[in-house]
Amino acid sequence: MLYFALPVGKMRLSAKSQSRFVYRMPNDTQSMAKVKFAIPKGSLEEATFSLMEKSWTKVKRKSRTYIVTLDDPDIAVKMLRPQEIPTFVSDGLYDVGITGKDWIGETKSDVQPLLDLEYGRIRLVIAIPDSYKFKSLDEMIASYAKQKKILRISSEYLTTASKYIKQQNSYKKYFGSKDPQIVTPWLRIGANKSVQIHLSFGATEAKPPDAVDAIMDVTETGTTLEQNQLKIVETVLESTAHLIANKKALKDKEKREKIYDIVTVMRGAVQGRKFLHIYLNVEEKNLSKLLSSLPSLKNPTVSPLSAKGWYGINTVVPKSEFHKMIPKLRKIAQGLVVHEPRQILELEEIKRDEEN
Ligand SMILES: Nc1ncnc2c1ncn2[C@@H]1O[C@H](COP(=O)(O)OP(=O)(O)OP(=O)(O)O)[C@@H](O)[C@H]1O
Ligand SMILES: O=P(O)(O)OC[C@H]1O[C@H](OP(=O)(O)OP(=O)(O)O)[C@H](O)[C@@H]1O
Repeated sequence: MLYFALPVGKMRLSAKSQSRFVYRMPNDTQSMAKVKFAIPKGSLEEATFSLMEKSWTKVKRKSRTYIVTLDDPDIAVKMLRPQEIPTFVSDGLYDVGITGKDWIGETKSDVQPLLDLEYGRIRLVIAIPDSYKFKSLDEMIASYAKQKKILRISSEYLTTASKYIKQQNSYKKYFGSKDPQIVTPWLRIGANKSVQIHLSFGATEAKPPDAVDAIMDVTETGTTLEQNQLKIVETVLESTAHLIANKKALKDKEKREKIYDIVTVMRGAVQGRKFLHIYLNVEEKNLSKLLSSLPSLKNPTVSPLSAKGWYGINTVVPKSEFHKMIPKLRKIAQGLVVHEPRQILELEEIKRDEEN
């Protein structure tokens, strides 16, 4: 059989979403800003813009650049690759950033995580060809070691892969504390040539079984693995997008203030997605029955209406509970109005975090 390798890649943004960002900025406000904010380009890009559009009233990408402007001139935003953002933030080149939790760990960056943004939810897994009988990576390492065969694993996550492999009992048994060899186009490091981690530049699922024996890769829906006849043998970690900050910047009074402005609006937007704001009218005789059935965030506001014996209820309920409330509300309430809140700001909790 002759194998022929073709380059792969895909456009992430639709033409519609790209045109939404096109904007000509009148002058350079970036250098005057109080904080520098790095946001991810790539897989996390659309979800990041969508959350930012709920957090600020103006979010525009400057035409043909990676500069983004907000309606707050004190925040200079730049789009960068998520793999580089943790290091840029820990080095103080950016004060605050958004990246996947997986890359904070992979780069071992000393940054302060401020907020789980709850999108970009993935699992980093070990996967092998469907036809292989191994039930775990540990079993696979033992089998290859016994047969004196080189075990090749492809991954973009070199540090995470190396640490994870070294934790396996069979690895310790056969190779002790030797580091698995890391193979890149530029250099090979690590003493143990029998277990190799090959740096992947993407299309990782294409590589087994001919180029590598296993992969450590990101999965979201599982479709790519399935379509490439691969099965998951274990989950290494789970990750979502996080807001992170430089630790020194958090000690600077002016920057800290601005960083907590960012935390406040973004946290409000994350919370806002989980709730519905409802307004409804109820007759006095049904009031207590209704109040006892409302899964409110706080106590609902109850106001008397101009029609005697009627009340207006104003409250916020978890989105996930809303459909369960419909049968009851339908019977005892009138005039239900439902809004999706842009932000829900738990100001007292944010203040507590800021003071700590
Ligand atoms: N479906 C996904 N695939 C890959 N990474 C994802 C996905 N969803 C969220 N992420 C997160 O995005 C970050 C990696 O972003 P990146 O844009 O480089 O992904 P990628 O798919 O490898 O990119 P590209 O194909 O553009 O090289 C990681 O923090 C990862 O956890
Ligand atoms: O579980 P799924 O929903 O199928 O998604 C996971 C796939 O998506 C990403 O790949 P991408 O398409 O970005 O290509 P890449 O491998 O070149 O990064 C990721 O690296 C996985 O391959």
